[in-house]
Parts: sequence; C-alpha cells; structure tokens
Amino acid sequence: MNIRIQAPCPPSPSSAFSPRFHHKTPLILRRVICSSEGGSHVVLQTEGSSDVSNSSVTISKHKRTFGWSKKQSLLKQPLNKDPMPLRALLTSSTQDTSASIVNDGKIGVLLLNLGGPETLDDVQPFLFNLFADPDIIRLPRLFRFLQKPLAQFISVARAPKSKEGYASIGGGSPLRQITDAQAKELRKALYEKNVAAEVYVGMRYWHPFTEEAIEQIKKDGVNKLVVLPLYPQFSISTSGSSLRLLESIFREDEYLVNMQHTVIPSWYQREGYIKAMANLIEKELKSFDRPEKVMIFFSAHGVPLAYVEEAGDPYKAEMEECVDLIMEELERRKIDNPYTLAYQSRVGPVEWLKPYTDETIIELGEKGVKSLLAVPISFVSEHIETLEEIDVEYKELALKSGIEKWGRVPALGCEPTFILDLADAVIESLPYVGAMAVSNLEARQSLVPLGSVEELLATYDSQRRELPAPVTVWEWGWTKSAETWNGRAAMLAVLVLLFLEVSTGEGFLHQWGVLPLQLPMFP
Ligand SMILES: C=CC1=C(C)c2cc3[nH]c(cc4nc(cc5[nH]c(cc1n2)c(C)c5CCC(=O)O)C(CCC(=O)O)=C4C)c(C)c3C=C
Ligand SMILES: [Fe+2]
Repeated sequence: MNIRIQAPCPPSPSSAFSPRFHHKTPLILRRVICSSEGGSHVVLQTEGSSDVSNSSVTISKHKRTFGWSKKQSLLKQPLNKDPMPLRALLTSSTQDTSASIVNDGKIGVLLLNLGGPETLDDVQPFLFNLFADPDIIRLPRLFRFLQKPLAQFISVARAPKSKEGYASIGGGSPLRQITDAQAKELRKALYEKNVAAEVYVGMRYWHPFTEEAIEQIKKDGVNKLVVLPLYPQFSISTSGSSLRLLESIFREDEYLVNMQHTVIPSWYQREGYIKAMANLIEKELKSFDRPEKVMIFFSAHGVPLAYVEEAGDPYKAEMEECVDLIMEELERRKIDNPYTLAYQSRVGPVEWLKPYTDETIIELGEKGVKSLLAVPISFVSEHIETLEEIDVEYKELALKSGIEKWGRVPALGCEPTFILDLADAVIESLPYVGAMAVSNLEARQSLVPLGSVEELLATYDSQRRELPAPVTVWEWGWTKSAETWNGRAAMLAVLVLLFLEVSTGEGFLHQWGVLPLQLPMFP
C-alpha cells in the first residue's frame, strides 16, 4: 500500500517519518516525507530482505555489527533541526489559528511507561499483569480465555527468580520514582516554554496504572491530550501494548472519545535525544585511560525475533537507526570509536533478536577487546536490567572474558537536554492535536508520525496476529521452524490440561501448590 498524500503538509516538523509495516515477509518499509518547503510531498518506498536475524560480531571502526544494509540507508533522515517557533505564538495576545490550538483548552501530557514492582510482594502480581498482556503473549482466538490462567502459572513460576533480582537492587523497581521525577521536570520545562500543561504518568503493568492516569485526566477536565510513550523506539511489546490499552479505554468512554489527542509513537531520531545520549557517552569515555580504544557497546532490550520477522515490529530497524544517529553525532565530535549493538534480557527459549549481549561480550573478549563502555539504549530510566543485569551480570561476564576495563553510561533520567527535547516534542505535536479528528483519511495520513491511537495501531498490526510465547513453560513456541506444527499440537495439549485444571480446581499444579484455588484477577 503506497501512501498518497493530497493534503498540504503541516508547517512542522520539517520531516515526518513513518515505517509502514507489512505482516508478511519480505518486510517493506515505506517512508513519508513532508517537505516544509512549498508543501511538497515525497513518498519513498523501499523493499528489503526479511532476513533481519543474521548477525555477526565484527570489530571495526565503522562497520556495523549487525545484518542490515539497504533498508538502513533509506531510513536515514535529517534530524528535526527546526523546532516549531510556538513560543511566540503562545505568548502573543493577538492569536492566529495555530495559537488558539494551544490556548483553547486544557492541555495534558500522558507519559506511558512499563511500571515496576515497588516491593517484593508486588513482583508476582506485576508479572501476572505483564504475562496477561496479549501483546506479550497472544493466544490464538480460540484460547484467549486461557490468557489469565496461563499468566498466573507463568508469573508464579518466574516470581522467585525475578524477586532475587529486585531484592538485589534494593527490594523494588525505581521506575515509578524516576518517571514521576521526569513528569515533574517535563511540566516545568513546558511551563518555561510558555505551555501550561499537566503531565500524567500511566504505567502498563503497575501503579499508577494507565486507567488511574486517565481517571485523573478526566477529573482535571483535560480536552487536548498529547500521548508520549517513554520508549525512544517503538515496539509492539511496549508502546504498542500501552497504545492498545489506551485505545480500548478511549473506545468505551464518551468523554475520551470526544477528547482531542495525538500520539508521538517514537522519538529516537530527535536531535535533542541523540545529543543527550552522545553527551553521556562522551563524558563516560573520559573516565577511561585511553578513551579512543574503548568499544562502545550499545545494549538494547530484546524482543522475540518473530515480533520483527512475522508481526512487523519496527523495533529493530528503529534501534539500528538510533545507534547510527548517535555514532554520527559522536563522529561530528571527532569521536570515532568502534561500536556494536546487541540485545539483552531474553526470556525463555524462543529465538530473540540477535546478537545476544552475553554472547557478544564473550566474543569481544576473545577478539582481544580490553575496554568496554556499555550503553543501555532502549529505555530512559535506570531499572532492573541496567542495575542488575548490566552492572552485575554482564560486568562479571566481561571481566571473566578478558575485558579489563568496564564502564556504563547512566540512563537519561532527568538529564536537562533530554527533558527539554521532550518538551519540544510535545510543543511540536500540539498543532496536530485534534487534527486527527478530520474525516479525510488522506489528510490524516499526511500527519505521520503523529497519529491518533487507532490510526497508529492500524498501521502496525491490522491483523492482530498471534505473537510468539517468549516464556519457558512454552518451550515449543510458534515459530517458522519445521517443528511448528508439532509444537502447536503440544501447546494445545498443555492448554487443554491447564484448562481442565483451572476449571475443575484439581490436578497436578494444584497439588504442587503452583496454582491457587482462586485465580486472582487484575489487581
Ligand atoms: C524497550 C524496552 C522493553 C522491551 C522491548 C521489553 C520487551 C519484553 N519484556 C519481557 C519480559 C519482561 N520484562 C521485564 C521487565 C522490564 N522490561 C522492560 C523493558 C522492555 N521490555 C523494563 C524497563 C523492565 C524493568 C521494569 C523494572 O521493574 O525495573 C520483566 C520483569 C523482570 C524480570 O523478571 O526479568 C519481564 C518478565 C518480554 C517477554 C518482552 C517482549 C515480548
Ligand atoms: Fe521487558
């Protein structure tokens, strides 16, 4: 499907980008550019091989260490160097139409995030919420009713291991505190840029739940909402999941159906974000004796490979482009260290995005790398996977593998350049709030990458395909391998057993105390 744009491009941003995803391989990515000069429109289309899993670790200064070639160069886009001059519009008392967009209502910004257990007792119910999410495990339609029993089973089975991790970082996740601080700083930054907006935090799997944030938004009478997932890169499993939840909340609520909103789906390509990341890396490199010798090691949270290859998740493409942009920024500063990207935190035995962080560290050690700077890249707060997995597990592995000097770049948190850039992103999106309500479909399409929740979800997942099960109890998985059908049969058998167990309240899981008699619902 090519996108034909008839409506004039909006005045800003100067370029807009949206990968359009197909669910079948080969993956086809399309890019829409709205040129600010003269309102002209360009539609680029590129086809690339679907083989996004091949990956090899090579150490060279400029060679990428993952398998992506043609697509990547076409995905390059100029950074938005020309933030919209809304400040003047906002302060003006004689307003034009753009100005009235901003002042003509109560503005809210909804930050979407994952959420994390605050105490060890929260860990199992938090995991239950995570695994009950159909964007983490999507059962075939016929078996949807088993989602919660299955989530209960997996969360109980995984809780001891997760609890150990959370215990080692102080007994809970720091996510709520950090996200609240980011919200506060963003509100301040917006205020300093003359935009009065309330900032809300809506978590997907723990307090404050998105539902709670939405209640507050309604109570406060917000009528223009900017939805900003706190994930720089889009994934079905993160921003996608939160947007899907929002979609269902919006659909059922008359107030929300009528509330104007817009969504910023991903923002890894923003100049402020890229510069903020480059600043952190530059600073951390200076702590090494020989900074120019340090391998910059980007470590992103993984997703199961099938998300990318079968469901069309743009996560990998966005991640690779993000790394390229950061490296280009560093090169402009005359920092041209070797670098690599790998994926961490896989859960269960299905194949996840490669190369894996642990295997890559070992390989780098074998190849003689002596200094390594780890850069967490998929998330903007410290969390269990930076504080425990990277700082403890991967560091230990690196030192064992022959790497002598280890460093780690902190997560962005409330870093001022970053927060100011988020504020700019919000301000730049304000003219789009409500524009999505226009009925002309083609006009809507010209507004990518900003989009209404429904519009966005339709672009990446119109068929709502089955997603692979990433967890241990589902050893067999839904993959494209020759084992697929055997696996599905085995999985069906497990589901039937589980169903019988849950419906009768009797069976081996109850005997072993894995399943309680009463299944807790959404806490
Ligand atoms: C961009 C970031 C993330 C992606 C992509 C992602 C996908 C994903 N995660 C799981 C399973 C788990 N994630 C867990 C914690 C967790 N995940 C992210 C981010 C992404 N997840 C964060 C920031 C956190 C930590 C929150 C915190 O409390 O600090 C956990 C729980 C921890 C554990 O037991 O290891 C699980 C489980 C899957 C299956 C998945 C993609 C399908
Ligand atoms: Fe995760």
